Amino acid sequence: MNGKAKVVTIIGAGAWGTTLGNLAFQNRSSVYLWSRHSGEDLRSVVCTADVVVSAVSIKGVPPTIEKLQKIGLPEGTILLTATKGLDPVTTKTAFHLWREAFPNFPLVVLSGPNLSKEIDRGLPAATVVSSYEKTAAETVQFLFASEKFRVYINDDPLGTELGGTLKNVMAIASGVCDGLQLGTNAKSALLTRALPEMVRVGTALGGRAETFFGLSGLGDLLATCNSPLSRNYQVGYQLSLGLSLAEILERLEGTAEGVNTTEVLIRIAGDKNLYVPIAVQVHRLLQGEITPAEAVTELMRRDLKSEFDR
Ligand SMILES: NC(=O)C1=CN([C@@H]2O[C@H](COP(=O)(O)OP(=O)(O)OC[C@H]3O[C@@H](n4cnc5c(N)ncnc54)[C@H](OP(=O)(O)O)[C@@H]3O)[C@@H](O)[C@H]2O)C=CC1
Ligand SMILES: O=C(CO)COP(=O)(O)O
Repeated sequence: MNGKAKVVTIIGAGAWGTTLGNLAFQNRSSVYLWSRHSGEDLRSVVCTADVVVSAVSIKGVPPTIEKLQKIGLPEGTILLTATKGLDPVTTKTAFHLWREAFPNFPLVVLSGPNLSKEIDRGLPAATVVSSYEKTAAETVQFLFASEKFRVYINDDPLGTELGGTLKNVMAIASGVCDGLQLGTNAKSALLTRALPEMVRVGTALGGRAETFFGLSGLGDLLATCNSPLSRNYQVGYQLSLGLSLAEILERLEGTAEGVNTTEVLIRIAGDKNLYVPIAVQVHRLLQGEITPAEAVTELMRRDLKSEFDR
């Protein structure tokens, strides 16, 4: 299948699924946006699709996979995952879960600095689609690309996905930094140190270092850590104002994947002996073990070291 795909089924009618559906629709694809609450038969909308997009949050990925395995997809259906999270049971990314479940299907990851509300307003943005199957990546590239949405491809799906996943932890830290009004120097230091922390974890999990310096790594880090539109940033910001995590999540519009990702990341870092000082403080903060101000102090009083160690 070359050029623009004709039939796209999006699973998950949350903020991101809806935005992706609009982008494909504007490119003249037939789009079915499926939600658990729609009452529509999933089989009927996936079996006719050229591309099936999973835009559910990470907790929705295992049940979605299970449903599709029971249905059985037509051979050659392209699977696209747009989730940015880590499975709390297996610690795996969505790409891993989809790959294991559908080893013979072309699988593509979409990830980048993509705050859905900005894209909905027609503001320009860029993203990355990544796959080991180049033709599938190109199909998805043409499916979503427009004058308003520039789509790059690469062949490091894990690195691409992990950039978008790990930056959510940093976005919580960044919200704290801004909420406490720590200033531009502190913010710059935080983001600059966040990137090697992401690279350390991302490469240990199979991503390529260079990918983290692209749109899906540094690009998404900058977008999410600087925007009040980011739900993860909002979590950090509101923690710094003294609200409890429970209060924040109750009022939050949509999913902040970084809360779960932090917890899973701390487990992975423990197992693999990875140095993740920012994530450790975000974790302690989310657990209610320390205050935002104490988290900053803990980061600042660590042993002095060489800039490019570990
Ligand atoms: N919003 C954004 O700007 C961006 C979000 N993302 C990522 O996309 C993913 C979805 O985010 P977003 O749409 O914003 O989140 P929302 O909170 O707006 O929506 C949650 C989505 O997850 C699905 N979901 C939740 N729990 C389950 C479950 N148990 N079983 C099946 N489906 C479930 C919902 O499905 P249903 O519709 O059936 O209720 C819905 O589509 C996240 O991983 C996020 O990090 C990536 C880039 C940008
Ligand atoms: O991933 C995103 C932007 O690229 C969306 O960020 P939030 O999930 O923090 O809103």
